[in-house]
Amino acid sequence: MSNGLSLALQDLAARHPAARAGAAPALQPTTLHIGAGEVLAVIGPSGAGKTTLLQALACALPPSAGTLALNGTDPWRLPRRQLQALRGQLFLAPQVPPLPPRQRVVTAVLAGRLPALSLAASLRSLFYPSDIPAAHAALARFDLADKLFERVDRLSGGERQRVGLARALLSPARLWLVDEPLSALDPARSRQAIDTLVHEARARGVTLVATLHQVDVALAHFPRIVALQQGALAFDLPAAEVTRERLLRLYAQHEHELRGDAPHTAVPDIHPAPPAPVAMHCR
Ligand SMILES: Nc1ncnc2c1ncn2[C@@H]1O[C@H](COP(=O)(O)OP(=O)(O)OP(=O)(O)O)[C@@H](O)[C@H]1O
Repeated sequence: MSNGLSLALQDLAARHPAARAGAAPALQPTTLHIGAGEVLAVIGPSGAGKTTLLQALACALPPSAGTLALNGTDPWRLPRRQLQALRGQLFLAPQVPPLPPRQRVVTAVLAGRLPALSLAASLRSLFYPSDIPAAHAALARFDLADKLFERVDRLSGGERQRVGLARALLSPARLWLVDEPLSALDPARSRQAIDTLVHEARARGVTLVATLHQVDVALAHFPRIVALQQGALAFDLPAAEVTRERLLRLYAQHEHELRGDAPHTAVPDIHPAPPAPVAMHCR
């Protein structure tokens, strides 16, 4: 049996508290089921609602309509303390990890464990890193072992991003929600980071949902692809069924994102477009 959390969205919509009054919800009513231990990528052009979906799954943004269930339980109906306990089972890696500037990398990585520690142990670990070998091993998976005792504010953006991901390996969470983990990484580091996340999620039976701008990486590493467009579900398919035509429709008017004009975005082979070799199954 998987250790991961299952997710069920039923007509779930979400809007940001600061959104303009009368604006459409950033996430339109969406129905989606994600099994315990499933590994999937969320793609779609900029502004499509990928981060909003992740925030809704992380119980950071309450539904404006519809329902969310984590392992069959609606988190928003739980008493506050139980909601906090549930959040301890989730690991949300934002695009830019909020790492305190003067902190050492070892402390930042071990902070991934905090939800599993008592308050006293948490405070102790901030001053006396308790399991340096574990932090070293996690960093090594992201090729950062030599930065163990470096200060976080002396790292490059890409190194910081990888420190944020290394935290997941220390975390007790059963659901990893990773928002655009590759935005500051070069192609080789991107592949390594995704390989590590997917491999570790599978080995632990953790559910992994990652938003990705790099469509080629998503298709190569994730068995299931959920695509969003203008806040709504565009398709939800096995990676092998995501054709060029679907991608071109998804990224219509945003072709530069698909072609990789954005920094660090690899170029999926979509132009010129020969007939797709892959079978299409419409839903
Ligand atoms: N904090 C916020 N307050 C108000 N509106 C927001 C906020 N964050 C996002 N939005 C709006 O919600 C919509 C979806 O944004 P979201 O960040 O989820 O898209 P995305 O697909 O993750 O984009 P990107 O790929 O650029 O990160 C956009 O129209 C955006 O302007």
